[in-house]
Amino acid sequence: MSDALVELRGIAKGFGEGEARVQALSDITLSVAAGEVVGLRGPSGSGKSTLLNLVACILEPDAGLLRLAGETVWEGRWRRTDLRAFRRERIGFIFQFHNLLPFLDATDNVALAQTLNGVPLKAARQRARALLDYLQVGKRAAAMPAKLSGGEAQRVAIARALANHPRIILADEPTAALDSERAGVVMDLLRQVAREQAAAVLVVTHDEKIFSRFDRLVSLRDGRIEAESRPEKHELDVI
Ligand SMILES: Nc1ncnc2c1ncn2[C@@H]1O[C@H](COP(=O)(O)OP(=O)(O)OP(=O)(O)O)[C@@H](O)[C@H]1O
Repeated sequence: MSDALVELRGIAKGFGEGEARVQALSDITLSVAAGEVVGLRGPSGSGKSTLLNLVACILEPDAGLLRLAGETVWEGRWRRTDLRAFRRERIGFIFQFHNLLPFLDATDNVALAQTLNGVPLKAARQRARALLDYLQVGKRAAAMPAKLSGGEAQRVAIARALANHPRIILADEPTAALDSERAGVVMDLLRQVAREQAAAVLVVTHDEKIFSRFDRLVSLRDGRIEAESRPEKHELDVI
């Protein structure tokens, strides 16, 4: 038995028909284990977002096998019918720009993710505050998104992604809008989350200044995995 939380075997995905057809991904085999933080890099158009959206069950593969948290989710067809609930319970998503709702404070942005999942508001707010503390942004619990700095907002967005205890965390360019120091803090928090929550974290990034923070870096080119590397770890990595 593999301990992979994310497992893709021979995954392919194309868009369009006939001459307009684009083969976005071909024969992708990749796994991410509990506790692991994997970076996905590659030139524009190499298939990074498509891959992330397949793992998020937002796009449907054309071929291959997709297993998430030990369950076969797609093989020839969707094996789960309740994809929206599955996504809400198992997957946390972090975007390039925090995408917080502007009319809710930090606490309620994190609480809302839980109330949508059936958690009563009081308990949801309690967990939201604990998560904001955990992400070192507890002091800003009552702040509206417009009053948060970029780094603070991204930490609130991570808290929101963790709200429903997902084992799989997907992030699309989470540090692109941050300076080096804040990007380092966000990456260290993602690593902490991976270790402490035994989560699999998959991050799409162009951001060379954070490459050394990954356990593994997977390079895509023209929809295929071109290379995989293990960046050297620097205990006192100052970026
Ligand atoms: N919905 C779609 N319809 C048609 N073609 C698409 C669609 N989504 C992606 N593609 C194509 O699939 C290929 C891979 O795109 P994708 O967005 O996954 O690349 P990417 O590596 O994430 O690029 P970027 O770094 O610019 O975000 C590209 O050729 C793109 O034009």
